[in-house]
Amino acid sequence: MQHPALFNLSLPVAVGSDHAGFEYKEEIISYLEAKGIQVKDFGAWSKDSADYPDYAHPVATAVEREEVAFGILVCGSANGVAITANKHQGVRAAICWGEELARLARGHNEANVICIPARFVDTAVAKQMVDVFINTPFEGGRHENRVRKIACL
Ligand SMILES: O=C(CO)[C@H](O)[C@H](O)[C@H](O)COP(=O)(O)O
Repeated sequence: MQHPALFNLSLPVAVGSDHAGFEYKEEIISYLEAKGIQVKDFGAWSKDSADYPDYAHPVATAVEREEVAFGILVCGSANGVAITANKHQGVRAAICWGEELARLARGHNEANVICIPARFVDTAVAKQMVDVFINTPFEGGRHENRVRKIACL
């Protein structure tokens, strides 16, 4: 099984949140666009109370269909968006709350969606984690078979 080392950033990055993650999502979008990275925003569109599956499913579908480079999901704890996204075939959504976790999610788990808990990390950490997620290649090797087995139901 051949894996590309890094994400194909000629594709857009899919981004979604619920109300709890809305402000973080907006900040992450500005951050990525300032770097020249194209973003596809799947909502939410305001801080009004919203249901995270309504945004996590479309982001995960775009990842599943390989229409986007990878996904970024933000909610209060990150649990809801991660649980939802991981229902999708081929999606490996990882909850990250620090740079090292973002590095491990890519290097060991070949995660293709990063789930950020807005109520537990500040925006600076969120943006650093996104940078690490983008710039860390999957290590392959001993992790190759483990990642392959995830899909073997
Ligand atoms: O993961 C979540 C739910 O499992 C998220 O943290 C939601 O953002 C959170 O539940 C929203 O809570 P609220 O009290 O409705 O703002």
